[in-house]
Amino acid sequence: MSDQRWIKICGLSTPETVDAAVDAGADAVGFVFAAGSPRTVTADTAKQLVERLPDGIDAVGVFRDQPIDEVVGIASEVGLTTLQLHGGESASDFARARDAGFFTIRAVAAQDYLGETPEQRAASDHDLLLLDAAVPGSGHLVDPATLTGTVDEAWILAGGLTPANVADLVQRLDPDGVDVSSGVESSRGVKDVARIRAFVEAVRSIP
Ligand SMILES: O=C(O)c1ccccc1N[C@@H]1O[C@H](COP(=O)(O)O)[C@@H](O)[C@H]1O
Repeated sequence: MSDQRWIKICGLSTPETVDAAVDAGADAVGFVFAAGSPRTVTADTAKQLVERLPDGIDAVGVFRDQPIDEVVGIASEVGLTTLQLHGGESASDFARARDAGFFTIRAVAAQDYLGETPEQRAASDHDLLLLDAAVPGSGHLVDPATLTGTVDEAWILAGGLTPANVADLVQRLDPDGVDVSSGVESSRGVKDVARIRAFVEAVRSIP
């Protein structure tokens, strides 16, 4: 991760929106493989989109409760660099993903994370933590008051971020990065190029 805050635009499914995210200055783009999302893409589609990415842009796959061997297989086929795991993945699942050469993000609802003991937190063998609302991809905001001063590892803020609220939340919570999906859409599951640009600009304008 660079000195700048890491920005991920998630739930992309078209060449135009991938290009817009990269051109705007995002560090990472996300492709949803979790079932039941309006943003789910096939491995074939994601592979074509990953092939457009310049060097240095993280290609993140978003998975939830899929067998880790299946996740690693899809990730290898598509050319992903990073696995964002949203389910009840175990420490050994994270270790398997890391051993296969992937950077790993443990995505967890903030309210669940706050209820964990230090031992439970330490048991997970991830590279980066992502704190999200209770329902990922829902556009719901995490209550910022619950997060103030509670995270002592590198972490990403997600859940309900928009071009209008991201600068204020980042300044209050000081995460190492941000992740957005619903907040850069014109309707559920449909990304909006102008909103993608506005989101990246809002983060980059933070002193
Ligand atoms: O985007 C989805 O549909 C999704 C489905 C299953 C797991 C994670 C999903 N997205 C993640 O949700 C947050 C952002 O949500 P939002 O900005 O509130 O819409 C982010 O971590 C996405 O990667």
